[in-house]
Amino acid sequence: MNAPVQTPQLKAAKAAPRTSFAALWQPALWQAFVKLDPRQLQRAPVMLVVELTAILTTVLCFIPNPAVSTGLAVQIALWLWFTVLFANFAEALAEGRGKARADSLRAGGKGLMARRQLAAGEYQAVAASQLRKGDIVRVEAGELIPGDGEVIEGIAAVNEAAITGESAPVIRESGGDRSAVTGNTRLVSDWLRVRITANPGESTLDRMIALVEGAKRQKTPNEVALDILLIGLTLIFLMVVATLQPFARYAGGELPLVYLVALLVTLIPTTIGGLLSAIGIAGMDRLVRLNVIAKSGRAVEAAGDVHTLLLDKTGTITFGNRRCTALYAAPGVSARELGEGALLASLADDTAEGKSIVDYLRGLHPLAEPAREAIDVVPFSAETRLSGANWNGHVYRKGAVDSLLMFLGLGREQLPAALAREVEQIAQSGGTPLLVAGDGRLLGAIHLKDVVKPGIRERFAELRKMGIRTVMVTGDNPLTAAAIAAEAGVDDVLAEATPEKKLQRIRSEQADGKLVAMCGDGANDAPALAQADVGLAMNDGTQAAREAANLVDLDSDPTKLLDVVQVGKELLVTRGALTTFSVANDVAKYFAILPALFASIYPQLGALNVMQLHSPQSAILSAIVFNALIIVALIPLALRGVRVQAADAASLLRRNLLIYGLGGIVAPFVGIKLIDLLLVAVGLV
Ligand SMILES: Nc1ncnc2c1ncn2[C@@H]1O[C@H](COP(=O)(O)OP(=O)(O)OP(=O)(O)O)[C@@H](O)[C@H]1O
Ligand SMILES: [K+]
Ligand SMILES: [Mg+2]
Repeated sequence: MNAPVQTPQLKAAKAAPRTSFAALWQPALWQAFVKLDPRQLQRAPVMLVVELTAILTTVLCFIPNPAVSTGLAVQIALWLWFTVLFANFAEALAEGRGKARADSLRAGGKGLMARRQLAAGEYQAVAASQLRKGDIVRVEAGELIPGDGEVIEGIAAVNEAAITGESAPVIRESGGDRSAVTGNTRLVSDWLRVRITANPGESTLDRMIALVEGAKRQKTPNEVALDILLIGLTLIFLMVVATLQPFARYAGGELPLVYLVALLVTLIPTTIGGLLSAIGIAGMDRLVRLNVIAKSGRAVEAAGDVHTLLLDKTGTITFGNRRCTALYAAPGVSARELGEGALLASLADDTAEGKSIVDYLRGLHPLAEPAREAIDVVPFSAETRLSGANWNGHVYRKGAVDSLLMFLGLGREQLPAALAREVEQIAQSGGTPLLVAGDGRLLGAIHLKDVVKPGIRERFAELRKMGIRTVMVTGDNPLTAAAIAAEAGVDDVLAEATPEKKLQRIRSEQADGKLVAMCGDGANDAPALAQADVGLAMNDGTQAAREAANLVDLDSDPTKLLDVVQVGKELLVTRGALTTFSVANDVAKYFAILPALFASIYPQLGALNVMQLHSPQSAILSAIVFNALIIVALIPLALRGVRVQAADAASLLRRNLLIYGLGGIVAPFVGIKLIDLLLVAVGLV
């Protein structure tokens, strides 16, 4: 994995083009009417209530009532319908942005063919849509990879532009951490044998399509909770409105049913009830434009609330192509002996580290290399931190300092002083020291060098301002870890971490009630990715990691996690801000309209009638018009999201309560008064 840190500009340039409003509004308008179907509307319970009142008011228009002019009743009915249509329009607009992307993705996957391996080792042409988990396919240069899978043989360059928008080819190969391939991407060189890992309908492509098409979206637990709150408020206001009539009758007056129905709609939380779905869809759309696939909306929301961020050192904080730069022989060992030992311990090691050691040694001087087949490989494991080979009766191993000493049955103090000094210097410079052994004898040390990605320090500083702690987890030794941690500016380090230790760290943070995000690519990261509340896997990593995580970054850029946190925060803040605004707004409307409505029944209320609305009729109509228009006014904010600057949750909350709470209280007084003046001026009331 060799993903550069992306600047925001670079990312914006790469992101899928945003469909223009001009192309979106017409289909969205049509969809707004289609969505009037109560079966669709039941997903937004508050709007279903508004639709029912609109139907009721429409019926009332045909029943003569001396207290209400038909003209007024018709206007109220119309504005109630507009209220529902505006909310539907908001949702349709949010969905529309993703639909265009989904269509082009789907078109790309059409008619795709695959060369499936038969039992006998021959190949048979089948439609890609027929491939199932476990099928083996062969892909040649120029062809599209027919499905998600894992490379089991070969090495090739792949152009993933269809999925990621990035046209620079990437290398995919068997073994190691770059073995996963994505369906619908094009092989530009060589050939690959791929084991398919997704059944029809479960691929990355399918997931992206489902994600950008909001309609099939599942509500997150947060959204369900908010829905319940909104239904509760609706019931409360229903009771408030129902009890108004007895008060009116007591004073010998009567409030027409149309007024009561209209009043109810202005009081219930229609603003957030109408925009809730659009906010969620727009949030997911922002994520898709970042080239991140979420398996659930829940992961995105969790990202907005994350407290601790666990980051892998190699490949996440550093570039990850640890290169061998030097070898140091142990006292009494010749350079040649060390070179041979290191070569044999690395020839069949498929990791980036192993390959770089072989490259380095070949560059020094030509060495006799046994055939790979003759070598009995001992693959690297994060558990043992060792790798190597058995060959011709000899045993060669290399690995982390402590692990190799343990393998040799030596204590740390038995490491020769000269070698101990080299090892310490390598680690202090931020490099990874490996020891090499042959036939039970310590041969020397290897210096693996890695480079901290530029700009990462600044990104961690941003996170700190948001109140997020960064923890670097690494299988490396504490000295190397400390050196890199200091350079990158993380808050905490966990060195010599095995997969279990990573998992434990996540569990203990979670036990303290904190949400944890984790980012990784290796098979050894999979358990931790699954345990974390937010697990971001690199698309070019292993299939195991992609399956365990709840988010996949198609650009394989680990620092993308920071953007995901930003999107999550924006989603939560937008929803919170509009909920605050909506509720404040509705409560304020009660005080804005009621005095006007009761002015003729209880003249004493005149003192409260600060707004001096023209008449009860104009008060009720102005309120319902304001109530509908405020949804339209807030559509851009719901779709764009509230901008969140780097700040901790508490100060964000304070700021938003101030803006949206106060704004919500003031807006109806100003808005309703203006509409009242306008309605009177044009003679509609
Ligand atoms: N190919 C290899 N052969 C032998 N030892 C290795 C090899 N690659 C890494 N090591 C050693 O094993 C340690 C753990 O490596 P691993 O890749 O599992 O770390 P990690 O947990 O992924 O974290 P990070 O990648 O940040 O080091 C390394 O620090 C190094 O000492
Ligand atoms: K309302
Ligand atoms: Mg690693």
